Amino acid sequence: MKEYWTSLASLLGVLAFCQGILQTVFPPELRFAFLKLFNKIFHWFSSYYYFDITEIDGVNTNELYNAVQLYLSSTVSISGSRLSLTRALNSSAITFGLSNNDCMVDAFNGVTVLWEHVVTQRQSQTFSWRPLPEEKRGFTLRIKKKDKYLILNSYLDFIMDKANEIRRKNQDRLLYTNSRGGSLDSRGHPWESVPFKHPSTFDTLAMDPKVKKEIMDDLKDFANGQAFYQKTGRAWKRGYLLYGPPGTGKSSMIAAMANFLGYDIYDLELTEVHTNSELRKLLMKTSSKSIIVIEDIDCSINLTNRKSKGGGGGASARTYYDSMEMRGGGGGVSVPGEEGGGGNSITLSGLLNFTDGLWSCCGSERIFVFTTNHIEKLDPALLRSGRMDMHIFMSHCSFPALKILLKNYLGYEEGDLDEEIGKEFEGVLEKAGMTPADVSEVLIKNRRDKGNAVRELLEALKARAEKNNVAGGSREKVNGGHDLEEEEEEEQEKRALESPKEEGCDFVEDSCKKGDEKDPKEDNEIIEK
Ligand SMILES: Nc1ncnc2c1ncn2[C@@H]1O[C@H](COP(=O)(O)OP(=O)(O)OP(=O)(O)O)[C@@H](O)[C@H]1O
Ligand SMILES: [Mg+2]
Repeated sequence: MKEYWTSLASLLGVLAFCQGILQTVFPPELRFAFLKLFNKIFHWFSSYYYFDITEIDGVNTNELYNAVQLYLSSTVSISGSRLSLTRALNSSAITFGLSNNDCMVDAFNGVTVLWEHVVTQRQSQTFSWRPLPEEKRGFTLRIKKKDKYLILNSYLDFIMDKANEIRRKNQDRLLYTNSRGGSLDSRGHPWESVPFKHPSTFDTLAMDPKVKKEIMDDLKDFANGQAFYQKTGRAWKRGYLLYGPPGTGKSSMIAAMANFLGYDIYDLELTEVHTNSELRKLLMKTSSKSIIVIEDIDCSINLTNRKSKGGGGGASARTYYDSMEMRGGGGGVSVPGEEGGGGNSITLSGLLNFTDGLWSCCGSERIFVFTTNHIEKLDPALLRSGRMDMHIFMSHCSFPALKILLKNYLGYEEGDLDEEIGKEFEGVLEKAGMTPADVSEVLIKNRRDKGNAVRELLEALKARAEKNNVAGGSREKVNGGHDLEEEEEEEQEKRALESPKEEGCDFVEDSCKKGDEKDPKEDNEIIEK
């Protein structure tokens, strides 16, 4: 042991001596060239390649460094000896990663690589427009020379993808709104955002399980469908139209979709948008992996103002749509004297371009969701194939949906419900036409006493069915005997709350009484376009 230390000391002495000679005898340029040569010789004989990924590349933050850090945080096990913990802004998760100057081994496609996190003190503050951190950080990747061409590019791509995925999972999703009208914030953004914390999931959503599964599969296919959309030359986007009476879970479904895919939501308030170009700008400022929502679309399109621009019956399709002014509260700003709205207001054409036109594909992986209480009021142009890919009917509470609510609110498992009571529920649910929102109200109120909750609900359903039955003879009914008047009242209340000065909705009521309604189906249903 003693000999080992003596030989090490003498080796260091020789090296220091050589360095001293180098420093005194040779000028700096020559010394630099010598070191470069030494490095080259060393690498010539080494069987590894080394790649440095520094935190700051010149003055810009190196995206790859952040990605590697995140990626390694997902592969490092908590049992490691020393780990660094971080919690990013707007994140609810803590990530852990390699501590300073620690190493770890990773494997990709059967190839083993070594990562080292190198942290050194920055010598002196070099001139920079922005202050640089005191420490120089970077990762060094060591790959066997023979493996470099085998994996390097695909490995780095894999790391970038993985990091994006982790970032999305860790980060709280955001709910954006354009309530500021057309004005921009200090960073030139038209959207305002808040953390999105809606607890609705597909598990909590009460609807026909078969339809639910179909929707979930469709969403999964969409999210994993980059190659498919590329191959078929389609823009990577999908449209869903959710329709049905108030309180059947349309908004809850949107939240469940966002939670399922981990997407942000852009809640587009059409009444705050004044022109088509403003609409386009809003679209351009949305990010990919997002759901763009227009709620109550029937309330934003004024069908009563529908006229063919230019008077001639032969107006082009575009001009025809352009003449359909979109409005609501303080909605479309019409050019004086130009009835029907000219280029100074939002048109149906503008909306169709928003979802369907060339602009709709700036960015990718986006879902459009429109909701309405009255599908029959929507312009057929909006319903045509390719616009809204799936039409999903959100129905009154059916028996399968009730079982989900009983499970979620009272903890009833399959088979817990008495068979007789089950049959009674089945018999009365359709006639009662209560929404999941109504049913959950009764369950919440009585949730401390399961038995009582079920009894109360049954009574409420029977009373509602009876009421519908009595009213059935004297009043026009649609929706298979459901209390239309109550639904309309509910809708009007909603609209009054949403926009007290809104006049654009009058037509809904009018046309609702026209009697052109079709009989909506009882259960949830999907129509794929
Ligand atoms: N299908 C459902 N599954 C679970 N809960 C539901 C469902 N439908 C409604 N609810 C409950 O009722 C409340 C209102 O539902 P939601 O806002 O999703 O209805 P909506 O269809 O969007 O109504 P509106 O047409 O008035 O916008 C929700 O908070 C939710 O708790
Ligand atoms: Mg809603």
